[in-house]
Amino acid sequence: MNAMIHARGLVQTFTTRQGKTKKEVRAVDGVDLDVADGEVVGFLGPNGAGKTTTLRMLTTLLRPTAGEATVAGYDVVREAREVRRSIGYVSQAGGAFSAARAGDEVVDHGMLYGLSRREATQRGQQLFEQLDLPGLWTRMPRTMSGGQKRRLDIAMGLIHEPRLVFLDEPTTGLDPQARANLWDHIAGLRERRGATVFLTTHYLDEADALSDRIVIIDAGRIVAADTSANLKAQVAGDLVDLEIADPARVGDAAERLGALLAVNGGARDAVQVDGQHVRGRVPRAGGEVPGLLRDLDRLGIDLASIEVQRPTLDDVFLALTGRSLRDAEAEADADPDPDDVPPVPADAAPAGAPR
Ligand SMILES: Nc1ncnc2c1ncn2[C@@H]1O[C@H](COP(=O)(O)OP(=O)(O)OP(=O)(O)O)[C@@H](O)[C@H]1O
Repeated sequence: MNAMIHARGLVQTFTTRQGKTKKEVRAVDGVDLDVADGEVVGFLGPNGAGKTTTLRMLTTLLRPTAGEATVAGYDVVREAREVRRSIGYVSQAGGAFSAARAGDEVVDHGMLYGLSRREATQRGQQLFEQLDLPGLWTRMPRTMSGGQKRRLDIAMGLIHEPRLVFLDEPTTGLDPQARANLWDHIAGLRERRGATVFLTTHYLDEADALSDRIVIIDAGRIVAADTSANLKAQVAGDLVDLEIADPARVGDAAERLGALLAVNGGARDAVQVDGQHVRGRVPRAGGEVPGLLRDLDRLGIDLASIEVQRPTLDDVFLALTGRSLRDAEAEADADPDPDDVPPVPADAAPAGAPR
C-alpha cells in the first residue's frame, strides 16, 4: 500500500517570552509517522502533547523547524500547494462561518478548490445526505446544534473529495449521542469514500472505536504505534481485583494471588493491597480465575466481590509513560504557560482551503 503520510524527525519549537527571558518550547520533538492509503489512524495524547502542532505541520499551516514529511506523496514544504489540494482539514475550532446559509458555504468552499457551481452543489447535497444533515441546506450555521455544525465542518473538509482527511478532535464538546453519531460518519468516510483518515483525540474510547491503528504521543514524542489490540496485549495481563470479606485474611489472599502471578512469569510482589482490595495483573485471567477462586474457597477466604478488567488504552499509556492519561491532562491543565499563544496562526486558512 502507498504511504499517505510519511514523516521523519519532525520538530517544531516555539519561543515564548516570560518578561525578558525567552523560553523555548519543543512542542514536537522528532516525530516519525507512517500512514498507509485507506487507514484510519487515531493520534492520541494528553492536552499539550503536540497533536495539533504535528497536524498543522502535516497540513502545511506550520513549517517544520526540522525534519521532513510527505503527505499524499507531496513534500509539505516544497509542494505545499499540492498537499493542500489533496487533503481535507477539519480544524479544532471548526470553520469560520460567515453569515451565509450552510449550503452556500459548502458550495463556495468547493469553488475555492476549482469546482464549478454545479459540481459543488451536486457534491454538497450528496454530502448533506451522507452526513445526516437533511433539510439544513438553507439553514444559517449559527442556528445549528453542535453536532450539526461539526458535520457541516466535515462536509466543507470533504467537498473536493480529498483522499486524505485530517480531523482535529472531531467530537470535543459534543454530547454522547452526537459523538456516537459522528463516529458512524467518520467510520463511513473510509467505507463509502475510501478515504484515509488521520484524527487527533484525547478520548481513549474514540481512538479505540474508530482507529485501525493508534499512535500515542506524549510531550512531543511518539511513545507507541500499533493496533489497539496489540498495544493492550503489551500490557501484562488483565487486572484482577479481589475484595476480601474479612480484613484479617487480606494477607493470605495477597499471598495466593502473588503465587498465581509468579506461576505466570510475573513478580510475586507485584500484588497491590489497598484496604480490603487485593489486585494484580494476570495474563489470560479468564482461564486462571476459576482455579484461583477454588483455592481461596479451599483456604476459607470469602470474597465480597471480584472484578476482572481487560487492559484499557489508559493502562497502555500508564505502562508507557508512568502516568495515566487523566493525570497527564490534569498536569497540563494545572500548569498553564502564561505566555502560551493559542495555536491559531494569523494566516490560518478556512477548513481545508487551498492557498
Ligand atoms: N504558537 C505557539 N506558541 C507557543 N507555544 C505553543 C504554540 N502552539 C502550541 N504551543 C505549545 O506546544 C505544546 C503542544 O501543543 P499542541 O496544541 O500541539 O498540543 P495538543 O496535543 O494538540 O493539545 P490539545 O489536546 O490540548 O489540543 C503545548 O505545550 C503548547 O502550549
